[in-house]
Amino acid sequence: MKQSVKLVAGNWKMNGLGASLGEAEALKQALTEQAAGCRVALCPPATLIERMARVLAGGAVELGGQDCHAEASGAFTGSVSAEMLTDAGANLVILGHSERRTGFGETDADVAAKTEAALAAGLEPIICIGETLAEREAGQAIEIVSHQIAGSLPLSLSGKAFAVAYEPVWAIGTGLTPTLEQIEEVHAAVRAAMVARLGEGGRTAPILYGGSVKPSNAAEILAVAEVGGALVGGASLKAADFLGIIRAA
Ligand SMILES: O=C(CO)COP(=O)(O)O
Repeated sequence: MKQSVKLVAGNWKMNGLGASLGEAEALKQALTEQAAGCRVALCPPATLIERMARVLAGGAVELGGQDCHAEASGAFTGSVSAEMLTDAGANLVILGHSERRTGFGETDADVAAKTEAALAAGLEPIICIGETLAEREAGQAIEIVSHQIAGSLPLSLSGKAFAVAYEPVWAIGTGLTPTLEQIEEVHAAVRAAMVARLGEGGRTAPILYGGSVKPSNAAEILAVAEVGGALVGGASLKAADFLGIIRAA
């Protein structure tokens, strides 16, 4: 199927201080001199969003959060709401990353509730799914991601702008990636699960691939059927590396 414009998003995770704004500025500058053929976003720690919004103003780079609370406000010490991300200048938010599912016990139901909150705040959610190594070795990858899609995507997503990111847990930060055939197989299954869940509303949202994407493997991964972009961790921290991936898209 012919895909629409791809989305390449950088997830800085818990990396980056004020000094890193220079990387955002370099990215903006490079994409001003030579436009990207894809959408480009950076998802820094929440503390940097507002400053980064100022740095990126007037350019082509979009901004996202890495998580939000399911409630709009209240007594939730340490949390950030979707509306706060919008207020700070974000238009996207990553939800259900495996590091939050594993480290913070987030369930599919939590991710669905956060997605509702993101939509209510006008954010475009990037909903992450993916199997562990044990699940892949047990031949359960397709079953796991299909189940995660059914549980993590609220029906209200239909007709809204959103993305899904397939990130095999064992490929994150390890330098390992699935074969292109494995990526194609899972992305096809994810698409089928999205359509089963949302009907026509599940047919067009991009399915990003994430997990050890680098300038050297980006072109072949991004050429796989149903790969609608990339969610990039480590290689998004340096503008030069991230640009290598953007150019491949
Ligand atoms: O978790 C990821 C992006 O959300 C992927 O991280 P790496 O690109 O560092 O493997």
